[in-house]
Amino acid sequence: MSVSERDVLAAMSKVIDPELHVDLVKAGMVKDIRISGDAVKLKIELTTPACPMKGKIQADTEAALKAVPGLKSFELEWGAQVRATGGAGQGPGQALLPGVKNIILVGAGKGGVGKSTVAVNLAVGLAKHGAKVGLLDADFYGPSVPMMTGITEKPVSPDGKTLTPMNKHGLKVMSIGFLVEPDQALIWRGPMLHGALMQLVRDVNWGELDYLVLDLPPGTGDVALSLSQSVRAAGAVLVTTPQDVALADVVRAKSMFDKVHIPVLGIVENMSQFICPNCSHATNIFHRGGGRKAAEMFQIPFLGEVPLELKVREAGDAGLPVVAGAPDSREAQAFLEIARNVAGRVSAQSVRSIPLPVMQAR
Ligand SMILES: Nc1ncnc2c1ncn2[C@@H]1O[C@H](COP(=O)(O)OP(=O)(O)OP(=O)(O)O)[C@@H](O)[C@H]1O
Repeated sequence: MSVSERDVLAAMSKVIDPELHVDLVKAGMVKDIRISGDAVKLKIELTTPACPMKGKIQADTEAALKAVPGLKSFELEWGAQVRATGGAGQGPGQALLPGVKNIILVGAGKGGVGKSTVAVNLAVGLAKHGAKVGLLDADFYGPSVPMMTGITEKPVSPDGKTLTPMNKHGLKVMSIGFLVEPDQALIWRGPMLHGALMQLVRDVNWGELDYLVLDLPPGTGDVALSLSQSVRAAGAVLVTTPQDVALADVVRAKSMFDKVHIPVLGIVENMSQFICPNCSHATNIFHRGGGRKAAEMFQIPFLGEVPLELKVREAGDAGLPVVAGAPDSREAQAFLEIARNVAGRVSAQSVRSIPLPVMQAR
C-alpha cells in the first residue's frame, strides 16, 4: 500500500509546536516530502537553530508518522530558518537594518545586575546554537563588551561611511566603547548620546544576521527609552537579581517597554545562588526566586537563572565569556538554556507578526 502526501500532511498537521502554538504544516515547517512506496523522507525546518522544543517536536513527529496507515518507514531531516519579526524590510527597525531579522534588547531596571554579562553570553550562546549573531553594546555608562569579549582593536571604516564590526567568539561585535571614551560619553546630553547610539545601530555594516543582541544602558532613562523606541525590536530580555528589593526595578523596566510597545520576552535571574567551590554548599546570597516571582506577577516567561559564580566574573574580566571558554560548565549551560528560551520566544513573536505560509494538502 503506498502512502500519499496528503496522509503525511494530515499527520503532520496534528503535531503542534508547543512554543508557537500552531501546527507544523500551518507554520510552514514541513518541507521536501518525498514518498517512495511505503517510505517517506521529509524535512522539518525549525524557526531557530536554538529551538528549545526540538526534542518534543521530534517525539511528536515520530509518533504522528508511526500512526499513518501503510507507512513502514520514515526519515527526518532537520533544518532551521530564523524568521524576521515584523517582516523583513518593514517597520523602522527593519528599514534601518534590512539584513537583521530580529533585534533583542537586553535591559535592566538598574546597573550592576549583570546585564552585559547576560547580553554577551546570550549572544555567544545563540551563535553556538548555529545562528548568525551580532552584539551591540550601547551601554555608555560602562561599556563592558570590549573587555568581556577581549577585543582590544578598534573597528575600521573602509568606505569612510560605515564601520566594519569586529569578529570574536563567532559574533559580530560593536561597542560605544570602541569609539568614545566613557568619561566623554557621560557628559553628553541626551540627544547627542541618542544620535551617537543611533549611528552605531545604523552605520555598522552588520550584513545578514538572525539576531542582533543590543545591550541597553541600565535603567529606564531617556536614552534607554528613546533607543528602544527607535529600533523595531523583537522584544526585550529583563535581567534582575533575585532579592525582593530588585522587584521595584523590574516593574519600572517592564513599564518602560510597555510604554514603547516592545514585548518583554521574559526575565533572567542573575546571581541566583552561590555554590561554595570548596564544600559545594549552596548559599542564596541575594535570596532566590525574585526573578521567577516577577515573571509570575507580570505573567511573562521566566527565561532562567544564572548562579553567582567566580568563574563568570573571571571569564568576563579575561575576555573569554563562559559560554565560549567553558561551554560544559554549570553556568554556561544556564546561559545556553536561556539562549534557547529567548530564541523560542522570538520565534513566537515572529510567527505572531507575519502571515503564516499555508501548505495545502493535495
Ligand atoms: N552570575 C555572575 N557571577 C559572578 N559574577 C557576575 C555574574 N554576573 C555578573 N557578574 C560580574 O558582576 C559585574 C557586573 O556585571 P555586568 O557588567 O554584566 O553588569 P551590568 O548590569 O551590565 O552593569 P552596568 O550597569 O555597569 O552596565 C561584572 O564584574 C561581572 O563579571
